[in-house]
Amino acid sequence: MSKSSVIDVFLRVRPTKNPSNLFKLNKDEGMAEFIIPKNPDQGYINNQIEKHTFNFAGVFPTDTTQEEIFDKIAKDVVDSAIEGYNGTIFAYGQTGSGKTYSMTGNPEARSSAGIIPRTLYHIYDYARREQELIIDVTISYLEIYGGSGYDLLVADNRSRNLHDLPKVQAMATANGQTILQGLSLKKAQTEEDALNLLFIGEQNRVIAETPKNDASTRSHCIFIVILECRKPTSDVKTVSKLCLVDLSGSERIGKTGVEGILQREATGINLSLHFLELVIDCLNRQANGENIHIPYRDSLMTLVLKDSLGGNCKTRMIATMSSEPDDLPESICTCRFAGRVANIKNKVTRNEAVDPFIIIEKLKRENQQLKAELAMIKGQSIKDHLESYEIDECKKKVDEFLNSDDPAAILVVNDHLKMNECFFQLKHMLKNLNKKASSQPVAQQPQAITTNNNPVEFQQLNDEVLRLKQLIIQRDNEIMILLNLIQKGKGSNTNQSLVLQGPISEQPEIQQANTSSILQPIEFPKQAEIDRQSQIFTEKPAVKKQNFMQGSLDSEPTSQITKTTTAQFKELNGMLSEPINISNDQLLDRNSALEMFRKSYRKAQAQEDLKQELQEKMMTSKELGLFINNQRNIISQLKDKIEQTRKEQVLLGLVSSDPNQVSTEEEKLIAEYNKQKDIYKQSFDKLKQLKAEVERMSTQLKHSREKMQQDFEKWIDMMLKQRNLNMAATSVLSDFKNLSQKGGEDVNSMVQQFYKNKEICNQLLQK
Ligand SMILES: Nc1ncnc2c1ncn2[C@@H]1O[C@H](COP(=O)(O)OP(=O)(O)OP(=O)(O)O)[C@@H](O)[C@H]1O
Repeated sequence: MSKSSVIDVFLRVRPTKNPSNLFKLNKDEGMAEFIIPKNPDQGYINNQIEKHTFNFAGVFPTDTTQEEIFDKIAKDVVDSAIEGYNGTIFAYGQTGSGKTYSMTGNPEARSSAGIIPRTLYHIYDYARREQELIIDVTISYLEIYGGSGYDLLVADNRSRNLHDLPKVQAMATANGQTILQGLSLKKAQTEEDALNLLFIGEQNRVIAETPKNDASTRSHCIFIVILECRKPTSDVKTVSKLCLVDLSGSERIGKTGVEGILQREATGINLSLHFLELVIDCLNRQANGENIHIPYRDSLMTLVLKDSLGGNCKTRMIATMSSEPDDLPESICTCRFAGRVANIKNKVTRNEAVDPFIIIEKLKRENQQLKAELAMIKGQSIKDHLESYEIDECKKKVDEFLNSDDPAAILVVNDHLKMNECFFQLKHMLKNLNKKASSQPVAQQPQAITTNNNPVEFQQLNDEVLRLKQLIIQRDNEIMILLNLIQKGKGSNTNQSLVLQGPISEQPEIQQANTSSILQPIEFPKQAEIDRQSQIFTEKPAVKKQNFMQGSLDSEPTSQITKTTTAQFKELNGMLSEPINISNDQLLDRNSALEMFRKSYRKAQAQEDLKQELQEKMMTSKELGLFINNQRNIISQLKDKIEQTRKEQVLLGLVSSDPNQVSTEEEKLIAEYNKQKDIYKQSFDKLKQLKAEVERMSTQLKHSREKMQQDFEKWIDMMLKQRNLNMAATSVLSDFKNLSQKGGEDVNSMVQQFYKNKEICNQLLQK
């Protein structure tokens, strides 16, 4: 049965050095309040204030622990997933507001582990506690960047670029489902396996660079856990999907419309987030009664989250924000978006299915049992001899039977070999008795039951044989039908694909904005020329007196402004090992500009070295992981062998069943077992240490990339200003030239033009 559910939205505020007093959180009422002066020039104490209030399912102040976040937001979604309901938790907020911290945190340190690792601990804890439930866990990890999907669970982490990772594509199946082709599905039998997969994915996220070196900010990551749960005796299993989503930074989307977004592809604007906003807006309008198409197919991101938004899924959103004064406008946008998400309604249904594999197994077992019964009735046997302990059992049964005082006592055995053995024992006893009595004829060994001379009983047995034969044929047919069904299922799904619900068409193509340049190669301002010309101009009082335009050349001489920018330019150039010779076209293509900047960036080599070292450490940890797995197998084999040896030796009477008495052979095995266990423990500790190191280096690499990105932003901003200044200055110079050539003619209009250009220069430089 399905039930309707809204998306619960929570707000988490990250700690900051300088929290604004214009923002308040009311934890008891789940409310966030922003008090923003309409006109800050009039001071904060005036009537011109705007109050923005937002309500949430829960708000979490800066001191909230990761444990509390999991308990209040995620735990019941995970519990529902174990019961068979789909679940999604996604984090949304501006860059640096704590999305990744909330979703992933630091999985190596339990206290700062985020929702994803805690989800894994919780699932395996549950499985350990509830022995009556079999839980199969399968994991996928998808990264979406620039509208394309990439598989993060590739074990070979030598991938240097994001594009080296296997691509994931959404495909429609004949029955209208969506499959994510190329996304690996990895079984995780233990908590350690699952955490290791998270680790591999995280490292691929860090190592594989995006073209603009800004993956953490502009890519979306979806950690998918598929749970198949069933009771050991049941044919029915539940299959649910948990999507744990770390969205890209939201800030740019709030500031631009679609047009702006398409135009600013060069600035790396994230269209997927825009399409997500669009889907949410449409769902809102639908919730208000509008009959509207929901554009899920416009992006891979919305396709993957189709079930989570307006579909069959229990969904939670964590809006993350910072209360730094500069971040408040973005934080308000985040809260507004959260409000729109909270209106969306989902329909949640338990995903139950009959598992054909379980039925086949059950039928096979039943069939075997029937065959055994049939064989017994026919006097045949699958086995041709009894084990010695079975003969002993028969002897014991015959003794019990003969010695029983109960006249209704019967001799019960479950196959004809044992029955024969019992008869044989009886015959043997009888012979002995006869020998003792030395007179009685020897009794015939009883015949197999099929030679019974009673015609009624014989007929009954024949009927039973026929019935069982028919039952076997029927079971065989059922098995064939189910096998065919499975084969068909396999044909429409590749093994390596994740099946989503709902129909789709093809993989959407995201429109790329045209970034070709119409500008000429850049020339830096001819400073001396401008100074000289402006001097000539100010020496002409007659013209100056006319005062055609506002703004004064004397109060803010162009030369001074240009000097300031040149000084900043020099400072930025200090970051570079050599000057960058860049054309206008290259400057306007951010990818090429970043590539050139990276080549000359002083710290790039250190970053490269760090990455190299990180990759090596990761390879070592991968090898160590394989070694540890192997070690685990060796230990478990040794354990089995010790148990087996013990059993054999007790049976052979070489040792007593007293566990304190150990044979030399056992002693050797135990010593080997302890040795292998020590090696395992040492390797495990080493791997833990290595993982912590990898974690630390990853963070360092992430920070150094962020720093490079910031330096690049400053540098390109300065270069673009220089370019614009140069264009404006060139125009001023040509006006001066015209002015001096034409003398008195059209002087007024020329001066007007000059002031106009000068104004543009000032505006540009003040930005
Ligand atoms: N609640 C918090 N408590 C402590 N530290 C936090 C918290 N939230 C964020 N941080 C820290 O702030 C920094 C930025 O956080 P994080 O990387 O999670 O931001 P983000 O929103 O994921 O940014 P991006 O969009 O760039 O990926 C990190 O160093 C993180 O450890």
